[in-house]
Amino acid sequence: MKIAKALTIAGSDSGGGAGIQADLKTFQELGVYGMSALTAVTAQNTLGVQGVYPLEEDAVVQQLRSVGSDLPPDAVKTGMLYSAEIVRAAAGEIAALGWAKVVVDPVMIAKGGSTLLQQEAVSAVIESLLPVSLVVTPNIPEAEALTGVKITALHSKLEAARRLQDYGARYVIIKGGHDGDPDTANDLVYDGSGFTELPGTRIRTSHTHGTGCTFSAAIAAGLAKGLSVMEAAGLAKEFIQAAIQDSLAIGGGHGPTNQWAYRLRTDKSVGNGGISRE
Ligand SMILES: Nc1ncnc2c1ncn2[C@@H]1O[C@H](COP(=O)(O)OP(=O)(O)O)[C@@H](O)[C@H]1O
Ligand SMILES: Cc1ncc(COP(=O)(O)O)c(N)n1
Repeated sequence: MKIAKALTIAGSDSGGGAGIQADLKTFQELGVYGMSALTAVTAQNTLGVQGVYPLEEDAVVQQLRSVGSDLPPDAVKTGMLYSAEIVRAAAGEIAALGWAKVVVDPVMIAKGGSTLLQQEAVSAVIESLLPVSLVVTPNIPEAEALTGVKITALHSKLEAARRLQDYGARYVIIKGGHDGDPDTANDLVYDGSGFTELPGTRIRTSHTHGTGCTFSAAIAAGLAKGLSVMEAAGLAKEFIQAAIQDSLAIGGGHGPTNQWAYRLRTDKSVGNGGISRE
């Protein structure tokens, strides 16, 4: 049996809710062997980010080469990259290693407001990373920062998606988590010719730590298993909907999304792990 393998290039969240921890849990839950190349360590919990400690870009490059030379991934995702140097180094290795199924989650700011991508790295994402990506998954503030388009209505969302595609991403998914709609959380997919909506029901919860990481990791897991981009995006939407529905009220702040929830719903044999829904 072929074992699907996925790699996350991202930061560590000591609280376990976002970053590589969310990505690896998502890969595992979707039956994909998970690997990680760390870009930065964050001291973080549900209350916020207390410290950011980026790695030297050489350390990132070496991790990618170690994985690439022995365990070539079937799909890759990027998350927190922090600096222009790390963005360029990661993009350069992705190109050199010939990785094609690349999901870029252009993580910029943590939900509590801390910087996860330095301002001067935004142009490196546009110039180096988007050209080697298959899918880019910005939330609304990220799409605005990358394109300069202020997203106020559907037409501006479409314009931002077109610009992101012009930068080199084959597929653009603009996530609706921040769009202010009280009932829906719909995401918009642009494949270069048409727009498709990924519909979601908005769940009223403050426990949304790690939603973006989990969503993009689920897309990468789907791609690693051989799904098309549209199929992987549909799977990821179901996965994140369940993970937010059953999000975890732990810690004193924004609790984490629950990567276990999707499998609990689809596989009765795993039990409910003592989780009671609120
Ligand atoms: N309260 C919510 N209820 C349902 N889905 C949500 C909610 N918040 C975010 N989502 C979904 O979670 C995914 C991540 O979106 P978003 O929160 O916008 O990303 P990010 O974590 O990058 O800010 C998207 O599919 C979005 O529609
Ligand atoms: C290390 C790290 N990476 C990413 C995020 C963004 O989290 P979210 O998925 O909630 O936007 C985070 N808070 N920490």
